[in-house]
Amino acid sequence: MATKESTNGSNGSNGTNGECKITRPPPTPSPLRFSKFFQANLRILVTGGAGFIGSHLVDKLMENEKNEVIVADNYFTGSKDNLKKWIGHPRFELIRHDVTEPLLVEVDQIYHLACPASPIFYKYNPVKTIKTNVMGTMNMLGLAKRVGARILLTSTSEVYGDPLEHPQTEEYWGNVNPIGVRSCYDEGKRVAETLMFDYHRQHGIEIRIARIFNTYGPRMNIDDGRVVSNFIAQALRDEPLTVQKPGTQTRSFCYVADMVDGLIKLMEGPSTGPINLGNPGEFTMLELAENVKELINPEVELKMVENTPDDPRQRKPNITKAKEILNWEPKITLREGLPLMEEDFRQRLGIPISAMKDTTRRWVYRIIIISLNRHRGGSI
Ligand SMILES: NC(=O)c1ccc[n+]([C@@H]2O[C@H](COP(=O)([O-])OP(=O)(O)OC[C@H]3O[C@@H](n4cnc5c(N)ncnc54)[C@H](O)[C@@H]3O)[C@@H](O)[C@H]2O)c1
Ligand SMILES: O=c1ccn([C@@H]2O[C@H](COP(=O)(O)OP(=O)(O)O[C@H]3OC[C@@H](O)[C@H](O)[C@H]3O)[C@@H](O)[C@H]2O)c(=O)[nH]1
Repeated sequence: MATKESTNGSNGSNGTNGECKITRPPPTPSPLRFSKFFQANLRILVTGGAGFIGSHLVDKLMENEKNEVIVADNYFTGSKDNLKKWIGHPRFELIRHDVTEPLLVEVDQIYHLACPASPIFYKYNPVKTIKTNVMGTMNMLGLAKRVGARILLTSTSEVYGDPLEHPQTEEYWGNVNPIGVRSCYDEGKRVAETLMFDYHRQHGIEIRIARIFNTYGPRMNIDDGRVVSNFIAQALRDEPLTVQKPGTQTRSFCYVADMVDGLIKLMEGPSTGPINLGNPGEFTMLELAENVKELINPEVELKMVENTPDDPRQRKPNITKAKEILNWEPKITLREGLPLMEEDFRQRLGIPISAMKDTTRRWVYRIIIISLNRHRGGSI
C-alpha cells in the first residue's frame, strides 16, 4: 500500500528520457487517503478493468483486504463475465462508464487501462480509439489532479513503432508512422504519455507509465484477433494456424500473472517510468505456431496469410530498468504459459481434453498446469 512517504516519492524523480522538474507542488491528496478512522482502505480505480489484463489486475488487488476496487469500463472489448466473482462484494464496485467522459470518484490510485488493445478492435473505430487515448487519459489525469490520486498508464511497446533499435530500451524514441492504420493506437498512446508527463511537470501529479509488451493468458477474448489467442483457438478447433507473412517477424510474450505483478510493483515503486514490462523471450511467429502445434495439437496445419500494413518486424524488451528499479522480472515461460491458456480456452469453447488426439505429452502438460496452479495459489 502507498504510504505518505512513497506517495510523495515521485516529487524529485527523473523521467527516463531526461530531467523532470515539477514546476508546482503536488495537489493535496484526498483526506480519505490517510484517514485512520472512517476510511482505512485504499480506494483504487481500474479503468478497463473488465478487460483481459484489467480483470487479472482486479483479482490481485482484491486479494488485499485493505483495498477497495472500483472498475470503470464501457464493455467495448471487456465483459462483466471477467469480474463475475467480485460482483456484489462489499469492497468492489463496477461502473459502466466511457473514459472519454469525465468521471468523479474519490480514489487514491488510478490504474488507467481503458483502451482496446487488439489491432482488429482498435482499428475498427480509429477515431474512437484516439479519443479514448487522448480524452480518456486527460479525463483520468483531471480526476487524479482533483483528488490527489497517483495514476498509472498502461502504455505499450507500440510506442516504439517498427523499431530500428533492438532490443528496445526506454530511451529509444521509436519509429512510428503518424498517419498509418495503427496510428490511432500508437500515436494515441504516445500522446497519452506526453499528457502524463505534462500533468506531472505542470501540476505535480504522481504518475507511473508502463510500456507493456505483448501479454497473453486466460480470459483473452477467444476471437480477439491477437496472435496467441488466434493460434490457440485455431489449434483447439482443428483449423489451420494463420501465420501472417513473412512469419519471421518477432514478438516477446509475457504471461498475464507476471504482468500484473509488474504493474503493481510499478504503482507502489518510486519511479515515474516509463518502464518496459514484458518477457524478453523472443519468438518468430513461425516459432510460436510450431510451439502451439507441438503443445496443443500436433496434427494442425500452418497456413501463410497476408499481413496488415505497418506490422512491426521485431520486438523485444530490454527490462534492465524493471529489474533494477522494481526488482521485477517475468517467471513464466511461453511453454509454461501456453497450456494455462489452453485450459481456459478449452473450457470456454467446450472442447474437453478427450476430444483431442490423446498422447502422453498431453498428460505431461496437465501436470504442468496443476503444479503451476498450486504454485500460484490456484489463480489463473
Ligand atoms: N495485452 C497486451 O498485449 C497489451 C500490450 C500493450 C499494452 N496493453 C495495454 O493494456 C491495456 C489493457 O489491454 P488488454 O489486453 O487487457 O485489452 P482489452 O481489450 O481486453 O481491455 C481493454 C478494456 O478497456 C475497455 N475500454 C475500451 N475503451 C474504453 C472506453 N472508451 N471507456 C471505458 N472502457 C474502455 C474495454 O471494454 C476493455 O474492458 C490497454 O490500455 C492496452 O493498450 C496491452
Ligand atoms: O492470426 C494471426 C494474428 C497475428 N499474427 C502476427 O502476430 C504478430 C503479433 O500480432 P498481434 O495482433 O498479436 O499483436 P501486435 O504485436 O501487432 O500488437 C500488440 O502489441 C502491443 C499491444 O499494445 C497491443 O495490445 C497488441 O495488439 C504480428 O506480426 C502479426 O502479423 C499472425 O501471424 N497471425
